[in-house]
Amino acid sequence: MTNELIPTAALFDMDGVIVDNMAYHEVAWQAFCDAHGIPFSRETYYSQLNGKNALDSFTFLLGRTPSPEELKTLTDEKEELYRKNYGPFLVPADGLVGFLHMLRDRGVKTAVATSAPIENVLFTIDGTGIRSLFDVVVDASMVTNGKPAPDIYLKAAELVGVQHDRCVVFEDALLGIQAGKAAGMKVVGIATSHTPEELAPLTDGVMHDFREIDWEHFEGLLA
Ligand SMILES: O=P(O)(O)OC[C@H]1O[C@@H](O)[C@H](O)[C@@H](O)[C@@H]1O
Repeated sequence: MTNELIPTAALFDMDGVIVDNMAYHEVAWQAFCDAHGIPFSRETYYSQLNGKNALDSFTFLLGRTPSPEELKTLTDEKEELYRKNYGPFLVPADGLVGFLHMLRDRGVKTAVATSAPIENVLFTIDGTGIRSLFDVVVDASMVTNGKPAPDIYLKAAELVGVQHDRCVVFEDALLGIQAGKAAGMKVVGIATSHTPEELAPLTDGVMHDFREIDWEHFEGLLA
């Protein structure tokens, strides 16, 4: 049983968790890289890029660190392409809204912790109409070290006022799972970017979406 007196939190990655959108990011990255003559493959994306913030992503792809101005221009170009493509299909992940209501009814703090830029956070969280279901939203600009560093999950825990060992992270990306684990948190893998078989050895549980979790399951993760 979860001790109701000890604060507890659920920390959600955004892309691939709150929304099932990774195919649209992949297509946007491919188009961006094709236009710029940068080699890109889905294998590289899912193993090395997915979960990285924009600075780390472009540093990886360019093989050098872009200036702040160049980073802004490149990020806008790629993310505008993504938002244009995904906009017509934007919906919360299956079961998410009901799960968030249940957590909040039980007094569990809820936060988003995403490597995405603020424009994508506004697009996703406000576009799906679910901002009021989160106590805190942490975006890439609020920490120095991006995933796989633990910083963003530790920042989310600090802002909701919950100890790291009372937090459950929901993540789809390998680098994000590493970040949650490095923060000393329980991590549930969401099988959007990777198969359940790939995620199982790295996580404390795997599911396809939030229709597969109830209160007993959530409580059990912290037992
Ligand atoms: O931390 P999150 O929410 O998974 O966001 C990371 C994603 O942010 C997006 O902006 C990038 O284009 C993706 O490539 C990246 O995976």
